[in-house]
Order: sequence, then C-alpha cells, then structure tokens
Amino acid sequence: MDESAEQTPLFTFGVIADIQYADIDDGYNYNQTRMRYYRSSLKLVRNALDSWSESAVKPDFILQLGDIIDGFNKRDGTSEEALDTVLRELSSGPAELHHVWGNHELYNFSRSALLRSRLNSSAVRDDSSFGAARLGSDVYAYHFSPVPGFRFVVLDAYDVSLLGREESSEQYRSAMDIIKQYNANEDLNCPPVYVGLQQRFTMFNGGFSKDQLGWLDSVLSTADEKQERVTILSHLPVHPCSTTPICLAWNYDEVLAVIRSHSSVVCFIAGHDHDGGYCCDKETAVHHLTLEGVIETPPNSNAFGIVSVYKDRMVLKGSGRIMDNVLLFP
Ligand SMILES: Nc1ncnc2c1ncn2[C@@H]1O[C@H](COP(=O)(O)OP(=O)(O)O)[C@@H](O)[C@H]1O
Repeated sequence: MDESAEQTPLFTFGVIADIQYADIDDGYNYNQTRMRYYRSSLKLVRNALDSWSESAVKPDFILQLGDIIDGFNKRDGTSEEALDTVLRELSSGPAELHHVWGNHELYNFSRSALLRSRLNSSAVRDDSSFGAARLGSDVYAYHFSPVPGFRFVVLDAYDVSLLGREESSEQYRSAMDIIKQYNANEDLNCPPVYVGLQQRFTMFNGGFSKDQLGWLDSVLSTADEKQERVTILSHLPVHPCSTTPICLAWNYDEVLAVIRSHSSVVCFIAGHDHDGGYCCDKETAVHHLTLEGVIETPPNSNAFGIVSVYKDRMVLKGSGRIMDNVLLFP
C-alpha cells in the first residue's frame, strides 16, 4: 500500500483551472474542435467546492490557475457580474484563494483594475525574513509559505504581452517587437506556423520580463538556502513536454533555465492548455503539471483536484478529467 495513504498530510490544497464562466450558450473554440460549456462551468465550480468541503482533510488554500471568466463577458458588458458570480461561489468555500492571471483576465480588465481587484491575492500571510513577498510595480508575482519548509510562487505570464498593456507604453512596443520577429500574420492570434515550438508566438500568450526572472531567481536562492520545497504557479506552461506548443510561454526556455539552476523547486503547475499535460523534467526531476480546463469539461464530468503534501511527495487526487498523480520530490 502507498505509504502516504496511512499518514496525515502536512497540508493540502485544491486546484482548478480555466473556469472561463460566462452566462452564454455553449459554443466551440476557435478551431471548432472542442465544445465550451460556459454556464456549466459554474456548476463544476460548485462540484469542486462540495468535494473540497466534504474531504476528510479540508484544503488549506485553493489555487485558481487563471482564466476565471471568459473574454466574451467583455463583449457583453458582463465582466463585473460574471466575476462576482464566480468569486461568490469560490469565496463560500473552505479555504483562502490564490488567483493566477491568464489571458481572459486581461481581456476583461486592465492590469491596474486587476491589481485593485479581488483577483489580486498577493496580500497574504508571509514571513518577513524573506524580503518583499510581491515583486512590485505592476507585475503580479508573489510568494507565500503556507507551512514552514514549503513555498509557493505565483508568476505573471503576461508581464511581457500585448494584453493588458497600453498601446502607447514601452512594454507594449517591446512585446510587439518580440512577437513580430516570429509571427508575420496580420491577425497575431493566428499562430505563425502549423507545427513546432514557434507556434507559441501568438497574442493570447506572453512571457516573463528580465525583472521578473531576476526576482524569481532571488526568491529561489533564498528558498535553496532554507532548503524549502517550492511549487511555482503560472497560467502558461513552460515545459514543452507538459503542453501543446501553442500554449507555451514565449520565453519558456528562460524560465526553465532559472528553475534548473535551483535545488528548491519541486513542481510547476499551469493551466491554459485545456487538454492538460504532465511531464517530469529529465534534467531535474521537477514535475510540470498542466491542469485540464473546466471550460471544456462536459457537464457530467469534472476538472478539479486536491493535493496532499507529505515530507517526500505531493499526492494529487483528481476528479473527472484530472488524473491522480504521485509527485515524488526530486
Ligand atoms: N488560430 C487562431 N487564429 C486566429 N485567432 C485565434 C486562433 N485561435 C484563437 N484565436 C483567438 O484568440 C483569442 C483567444 O483564444 P481562446 O481560444 O479564447 O483562448 P483560450 O484557450 O485561452 O480560451 C480568441 O479571441 C480567439 O478567437
């Protein structure tokens, strides 16, 4: 029998990704290959909450991996209402929430509005010995330690992006320079090629600035010294084996290089690719987990999980489309 089954976990947390709620009829994705269940996504959130509340060991916190409401809300003028609806449900749950931002957050709200909103969960408990918990400026990146010896780092995968940046800004211009190097299409949401990693250079993706990478590097250095186990969260995946290339972060390779230079990282959790994915990095044995998205999950199924953390592993108990997984620490 799995040894961890007999032990009490050190802590547990819930995971859910790409809820993309909108009060509109079901419809297909852009390529007409997958059905999206916009209203039913709220029911699947309720299923997750019921399960987390009823679980023998209730989660200490919930990780919402981004795209909490769909971009169609912006078109319909229902962004605030839709956000209220989902957050009302999630806030009624058993644990504090940590929100990651995805492209749909930026379709609905400006970066400054997001920083002032309930989707900014950076003001959470942390130990001051670690320096500032948040990166600062208008980048949404922070870290927290739920239990001594463990740390979670929330990254902003749209720090370098055409989304959420004023067209007149330097950041917008430099993101445009990057995408134009690889994508010659008039519609920058259309991938530049049909196969290969270059597909990632679309407007619905983004990347991490030098400032953010430097900040991550220093957070991980301190975590290495303290021999902590770090889990990194981002809307966009950064390992090519954990996702379809069309969903990868623009500068995934730079994030991987930072992760690979630190001993503290044990896991990287992302959303965005609604089909999900998983791989264990060959070089470091760090787990790269991409969660199946709620929005493309049929109403009779589910897409959420609960993770129990032990001293040597994390055990993911998935529901519906999310598979169980045992993530041994490297
Ligand atoms: N192949 C494509 N060509 C042009 N536009 C696209 C393509 N794929 C997606 N889009 C557009 O990009 C935006 C984001 O796509 P969407 O599928 O909603 O992203 P997500 O997977 O995050 O839900 C939408 O406006 C969508 O219409």
